[in-house]
Amino acid sequence: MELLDEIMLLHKGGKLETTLKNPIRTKEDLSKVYTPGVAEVCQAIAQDQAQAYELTTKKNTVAVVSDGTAVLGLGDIGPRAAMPVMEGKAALFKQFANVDAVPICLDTKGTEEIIAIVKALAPTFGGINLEDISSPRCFEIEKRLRNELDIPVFHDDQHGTAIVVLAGLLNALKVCGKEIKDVKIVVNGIGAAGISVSKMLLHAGAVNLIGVDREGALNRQVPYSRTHWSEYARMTNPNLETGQLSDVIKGADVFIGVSAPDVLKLEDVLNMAKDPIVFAMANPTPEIDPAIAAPHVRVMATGRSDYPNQINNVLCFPGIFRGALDCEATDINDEMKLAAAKAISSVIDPADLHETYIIPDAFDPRVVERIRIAVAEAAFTSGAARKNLLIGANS
Ligand SMILES: NC(=O)c1ccc[n+]([C@@H]2O[C@H](COP(=O)([O-])OP(=O)(O)OC[C@H]3O[C@@H](n4cnc5c(N)ncnc54)[C@H](O)[C@@H]3O)[C@@H](O)[C@H]2O)c1
Ligand SMILES: O=C(O)C[C@H](O)C(=O)O
Ligand SMILES: [Mg+2]
Repeated sequence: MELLDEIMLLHKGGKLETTLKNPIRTKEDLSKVYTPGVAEVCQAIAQDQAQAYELTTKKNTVAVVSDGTAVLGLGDIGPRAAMPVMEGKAALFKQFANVDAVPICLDTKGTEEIIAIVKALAPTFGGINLEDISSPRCFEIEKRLRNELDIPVFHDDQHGTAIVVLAGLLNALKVCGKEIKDVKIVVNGIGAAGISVSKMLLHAGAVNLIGVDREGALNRQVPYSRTHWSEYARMTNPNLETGQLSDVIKGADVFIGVSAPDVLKLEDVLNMAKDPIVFAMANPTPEIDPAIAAPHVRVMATGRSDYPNQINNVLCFPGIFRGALDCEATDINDEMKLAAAKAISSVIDPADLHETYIIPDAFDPRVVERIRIAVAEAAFTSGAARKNLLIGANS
């Protein structure tokens, strides 16, 4: 009860406010930061649009945009109720990477309307972080915005999650002495996070990966009305396994949950291969209580900060946008995402790797800096950077 009161108190009036870089104390100050002085600045930008990066907050500001339809694992709770999470994301952007972020919750679920609104907002921002927008609409929204805007658009629940999962899994496999190409991986919850996580793991060399949603294992022999599931089934489940989670989990080396609370049973864990790895990442309540699973697995991770091994996209989004903003990137592409994953896993010295230390702490200052450098470098070599961060020259 006391903790709940404390949490509510921390949210009174919201978690953010605007502060000024320069005080406005006199009429002279006023004439410089506002009219008439500001008009010169506006005209400089009107003549050269690139000056917006130098003379406005665009350079360091990201929009955190949600429609409130897949908020954590709470589901479609609407734009007002989504706001504390979006404010929280903005707070984390500032705390960890000194990125200024504006939470924006939209009162529409229309794909076209969301695309149009974000496009219209884009001139203000150096990047767009889409958050907690449910699948499948999130795929079309992100794809169209990436194509149609000249600033990075990144759906955090898809790619931030995938990047952190890959980073954690590479290290967890090292702890267990297993290789990604040999292991059986079950991904539960084939929504925004599940699809992106699966694609990233396949890209990193996974072969035997099976996706499970409410109706059971996805299998290419079944026709799905959701086209993204048909596409997913074609890429996965090479042995055409069928049945529910409790069937396909048998013999699995890795369980990755991005679905709903308490869907993985202790019996399922006991049926996994030797030295199992369980990433139960549904928020705020994981797929299995870590207190129940941990004694029976080799590596246990959740999305929460109150257990060891927090596999949460907070390890990625601040650093990836820091890198993208610093090189004035036009996109966050696959090369940048892979670079971010490797940067996160590299923070842990192989000698320090341990069952309860497969992923760095969000507070480890090396995380953002390593991601920033790796991402800016990958942006430059892949042609997505307007500026070469490393030598400060224009590309
Ligand atoms: N730890 C992290 O960093 C992180 C990041 C992203 C998402 N998540 C969590 O993952 C979950 C999904 O998020 P999302 O953005 O992909 O949402 P989403 O709505 O796009 O997808 C959720 C999917 O899970 C499926 N699902 C629901 N209940 C299920 C069940 N009992 N068994 C199997 N599948 C089930 C749904 O049908 C849907 O396909 C949420 O709990 C979210 O908090 C965690
Ligand atoms: O918000 C988080 O803690 C992670 C993730 O973005 C989620 O939706 O659960
Ligand atoms: Mg989210």
